[in-house]
Amino acid sequence: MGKAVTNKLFVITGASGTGKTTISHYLRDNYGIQRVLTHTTRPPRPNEANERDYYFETEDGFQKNHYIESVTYSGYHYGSSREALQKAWQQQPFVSLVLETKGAEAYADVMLKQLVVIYVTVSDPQVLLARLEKRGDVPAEIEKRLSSAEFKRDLEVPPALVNIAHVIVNDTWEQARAQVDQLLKLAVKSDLKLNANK
Ligand SMILES: Nc1nc2c(ncn2[C@@H]2O[C@H](COP(=O)(O)OP(=O)(O)O)[C@@H](O)[C@H]2O)c(=O)[nH]1
Ligand SMILES: Nc1ncnc2c1ncn2[C@@H]1O[C@H](COP(=O)(O)OP(=O)(O)O)[C@@H](O)[C@H]1O
Repeated sequence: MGKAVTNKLFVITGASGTGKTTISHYLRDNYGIQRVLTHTTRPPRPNEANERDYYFETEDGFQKNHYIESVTYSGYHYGSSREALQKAWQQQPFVSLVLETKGAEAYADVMLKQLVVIYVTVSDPQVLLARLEKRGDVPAEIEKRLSSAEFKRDLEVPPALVNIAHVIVNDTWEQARAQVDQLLKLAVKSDLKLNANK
């Protein structure tokens, strides 16, 4: 007899404003899948709180943690720690992590079997500006973000994830939610299968 359920990590990736955080909230509220918090040196947005949305760090504080992977995105550092993931898995078997695409690739390298990778996109990237404005991001930060090389790169599924990622098109929330529900049905089914012989 093994554990009742295999630990799974839902990695949600894609460009800024496509709806990664919205999907992570949906997984939390409808499936009880909590998001593993990551660390960043980016200043909090008006509606964000420390230890709820991120661990907001100074440059020095950021360097003190131990990361599975860390990146620079639009001028700020971001990193996800092994401790946070292990702690989350101790509390529940299914957890999520919101990452830019380099981070998602790094996780695919080290724990592919435990991953469900969700790549979020929109048919027309022009809508992202309005979404970031509506979210309340500071205009100068939006400008910096949309012109960053990382943002442009993340508008396409990275080649390394093409055969791994489940693509969710979030043109409307209704459409995105239906795709997420379908994916969750499959993930739970395959998990039951994985555990059938334990
Ligand atoms: N690789 C990696 N990416 C992260 C981490 N934490 C957040 N990110 C990603 O960094 C990017 C910038 O995040 P953020 O400033 O919150 O902007 P957002 O994309 O507009 O929500 C997003 O793609 C996040 O998913 C992390 O620990 N590692
Ligand atoms: N289908 C949608 N239609 C309109 N606005 C959306 C949709 N999905 C998400 N949003 C909004 O767009 C903004 C960016 O979404 P968010 O989940 O924060 O993106 P990300 O985490 O990928 O940067 C938020 O204000 C969110 O409420």
